[in-house]
Amino acid sequence: MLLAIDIGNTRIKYAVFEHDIIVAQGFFGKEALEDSLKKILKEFPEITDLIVASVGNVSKEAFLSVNDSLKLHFITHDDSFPFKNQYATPHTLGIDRMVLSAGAVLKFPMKNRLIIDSGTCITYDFVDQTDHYLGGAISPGIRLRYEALHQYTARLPLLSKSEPLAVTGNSTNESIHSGVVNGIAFEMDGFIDSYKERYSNFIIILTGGDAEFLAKRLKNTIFAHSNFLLESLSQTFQYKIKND
Ligand SMILES: Nc1ncnc2c1ncn2[C@@H]1O[C@H](COP(=O)(O)OP(=O)(O)O)[C@@H](O)[C@H]1O
Ligand SMILES: CC(C)(COP(=O)(O)O)[C@@H](O)C(=O)NCCC(=O)O
Ligand SMILES: [K+]
Repeated sequence: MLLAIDIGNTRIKYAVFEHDIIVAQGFFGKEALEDSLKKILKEFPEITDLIVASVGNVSKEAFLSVNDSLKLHFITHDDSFPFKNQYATPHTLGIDRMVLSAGAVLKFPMKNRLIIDSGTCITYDFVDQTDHYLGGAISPGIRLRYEALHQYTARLPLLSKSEPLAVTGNSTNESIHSGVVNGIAFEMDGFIDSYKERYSNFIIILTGGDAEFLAKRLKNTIFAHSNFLLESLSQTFQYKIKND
């Protein structure tokens, strides 16, 4: 059994895989890492391998004391990935974006792929059908936008995400919800339309903590694939085993 762990900037997500199937999954905060790991490993003593992708401020050392009999695979830029990296600064590319791209290549061979991950930040990644990773974009995620509006102004309240009632918000709260949520939907549709001008065919994978909330607001019909990063970690693990 494999335990896959995705350490983002907001929270830690995990999934336990038996072959390709997720048999358990959940999330926890950074402060609960040690306790949560112990609990998961106790519940699933069949786990032999641990694969970790971290862009949050949790390093490999946090896992070293976990369990001697467990094989730890902490993904780094030096691992082999199933795409040719065209990023001008490959060593600054987020490990999560690399894992998502690897998952997209392995799961959808010979396609152009756009991967959108709406977490703390929204990331856009494009891998073409010849498996060249071209890059993408980074913008603030939903929570970050709500918090920034509150943090950097005197009069804007801190709201939690909510479906805007209209494009034309008729109160401060509705204007904020429209600006944040409609703003992100317009942004995503704008990126997608821009790729449509350049590529006649590509698949879109929408994932991350806000994927389901956003998918239904897009003009383009896209299904949220919420576990895509965790599934990509399992695929990356199998790819590593074959290629190491
Ligand atoms: N239980 C939750 N805790 C925190 N964020 C959540 C939760 N459920 C949904 N979200 C949303 O998910 C987003 C974070 O997504 P996630 O993919 O977990 O981020 P990251 O990978 O950057 O840690 C937040 O913007 C928030 O709106
Ligand atoms: C852009 C990110 C902060 C996204 O992190 P997340 O929203 O998943 O927590 C992360 O991928 C990262 O730190 N990237 C490094 C810069 C880059 O990818 O070019
Ligand atoms: K992200």
